[in-house]
Amino acid sequence: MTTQHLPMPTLQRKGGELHLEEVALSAIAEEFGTPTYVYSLAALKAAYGAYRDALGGHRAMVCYAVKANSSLAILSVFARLGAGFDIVSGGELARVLAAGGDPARVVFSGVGKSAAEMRQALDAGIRCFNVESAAELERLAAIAAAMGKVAPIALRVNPDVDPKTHPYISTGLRSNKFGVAFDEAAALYRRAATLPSLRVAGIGCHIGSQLLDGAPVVEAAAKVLDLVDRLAAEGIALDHIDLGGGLGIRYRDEQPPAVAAYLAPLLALFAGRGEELLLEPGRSLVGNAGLLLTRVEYLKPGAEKNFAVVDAAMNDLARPALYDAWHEVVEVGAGSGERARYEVVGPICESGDFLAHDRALAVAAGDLLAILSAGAYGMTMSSNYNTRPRAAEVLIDGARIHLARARERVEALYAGEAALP
Ligand SMILES: Cc1ncc(COP(=O)(O)O)c(C=O)c1O
Ligand SMILES: N[C@@H](CCCC[NH3+])C(=O)O
Repeated sequence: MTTQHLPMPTLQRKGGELHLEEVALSAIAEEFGTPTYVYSLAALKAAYGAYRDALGGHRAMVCYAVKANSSLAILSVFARLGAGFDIVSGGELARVLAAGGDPARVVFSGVGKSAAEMRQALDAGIRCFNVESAAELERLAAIAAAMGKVAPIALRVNPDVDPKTHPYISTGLRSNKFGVAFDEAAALYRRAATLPSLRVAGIGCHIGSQLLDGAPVVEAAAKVLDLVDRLAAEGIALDHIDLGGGLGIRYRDEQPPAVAAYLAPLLALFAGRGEELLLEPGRSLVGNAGLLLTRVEYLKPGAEKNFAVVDAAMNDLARPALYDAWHEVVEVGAGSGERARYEVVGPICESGDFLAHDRALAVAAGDLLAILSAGAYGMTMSSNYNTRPRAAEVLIDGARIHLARARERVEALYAGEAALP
């Protein structure tokens, strides 16, 4: 049996078999096949509860970052818990609404909002547009004016602090494409305040993802609060301050701060202030609530490396190929065969198609493996590469299994397309 750590709070081994909450993962594979994403309702609730508890009586809203996982089942869980949502596209807005989310609790981030997306969001009546450039501000003002509406806005400022994370997921440096340059924000607020189709509502920042140290966020928040005070002195009063998402999770041996410890210095900065605090966590709400269940198709011993070829691939979980990210891989059963070191790879025709390198596993063909901590940026970054159907998704609630998304049918892979007549 494996001795690996299980970073997921509701995953446990019972009688040699891996269970998420009360459900044996083998039963899920039996019923729904593999590869399948499996999520735990209890873990989702606990992660959201940690934010709510830490925020206590503060005037605050947790806007779940939909990009981390946009499964309707998960969105509906957060909607029922009273969460807001941070979206980055019209597609995400449509999914939030389809899941019963409240548009008045939606903030819209992103550097490239299209005119159509702005109209869609204005029609829905979202809480705020997080505007990322002067050009976007002008476009939004013109569209809102043409629709006879007033668009609530926050400027997403770029505080130029180093979040000390993977360069692909760092967003708050001057060299990144995100946000309005800090020095230009005040002038842009002045401009926004003159436009009758805009209502200046707040300010936002988001410095990066998988942050394991809260200090850069505190540094960014202090800069933002200073700007807020300078704007107030000019008569531009803001009602909310959005500090984005970014809190990291444990994949392997990382030690991210607990939510309460991460938020404590931020809440201290807010002491005695009236603005509402908005947060946009993604990964820390869903990452360790989900795993990817896969089956070993073949073992392929080699001269230099042994390969375990599984039925999940980089199209299902891109993070290892894209960021060289580590996800724990564990046997679902008690383990069979000789323990050996394996490259865990998928069927895709690319050498970059790996899920894990050099892992000690006791497996035989036909065995199930669980790729852990895959609830965030797993399914949402999946693709149909190699014309592979997308994985199924199930949500576990105690002993109950809810099919959140059926495995994509092969016919869906060409529906809506036309060959030449
Ligand atoms: C604007 C914005 N908000 C929130 C998030 C969510 O980040 P995380 O999943 O790291 O909490 C992101 C992604 O990093 C983002 O770009
Ligand atoms: N996709 C990244 C996170 C990106 C955060 C988006 N702002 C990951 O899987 O770690």
